[in-house]
Amino acid sequence: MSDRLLVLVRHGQSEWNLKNLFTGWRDPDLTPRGVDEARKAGKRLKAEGLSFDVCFTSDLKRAQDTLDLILEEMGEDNLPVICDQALNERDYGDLSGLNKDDARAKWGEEQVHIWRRSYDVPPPGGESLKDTVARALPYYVKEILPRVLRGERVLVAAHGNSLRALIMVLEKLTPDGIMKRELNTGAPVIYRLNADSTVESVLDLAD
Ligand SMILES: O=C(O)[C@@H](CO)OP(=O)(O)O
Repeated sequence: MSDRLLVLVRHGQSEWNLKNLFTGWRDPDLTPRGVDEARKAGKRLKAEGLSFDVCFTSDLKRAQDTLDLILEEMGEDNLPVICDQALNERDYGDLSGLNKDDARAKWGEEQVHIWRRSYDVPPPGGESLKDTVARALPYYVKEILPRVLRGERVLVAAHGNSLRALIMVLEKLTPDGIMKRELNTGAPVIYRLNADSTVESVLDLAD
């Protein structure tokens, strides 16, 4: 197995996940369940025998707090942590703060699914997944990947759609393939990369 370790983890449940609201760049806290999910992720990573050299997260509290809780659980709370907006959730634009069921009642199930999961249709005033790839991927290539290739063990705590953007590229998924790829809150995905930056193995710790 290669030493080129990259672990991606979506934040634990947030207050707005619980309330079923479009969140995007808004900044709600974790719920008590979200805190438990983050701690559980830390325990699972430790049980896998993993440890890290450097961590990346977004500008948003739910991801940063998830990372802190994971590191605390692993006894690794002194690691360098790099926060960057490039890893923020996809911007939901005018949908931010709206209830997802209310949106389905107003615009229809199919339209809301297209906004939530299509590759290149942005929600009104927001980012498509393609737009999210366009800002998250250059950051990954410039800041994260070189460290993984140098043998630094990297943990990234971010968001459903900013991580789906990276996973689409890592797993070479088509626009159709990425529509079906969901990430559970607090569930780590463990990648080992080849020297040419392709994926050697993937282990999804989703329940
Ligand atoms: O609201 C959001 O920002 C995201 C993640 O919770 O939702 P969705 O699953 O609709 O992409």
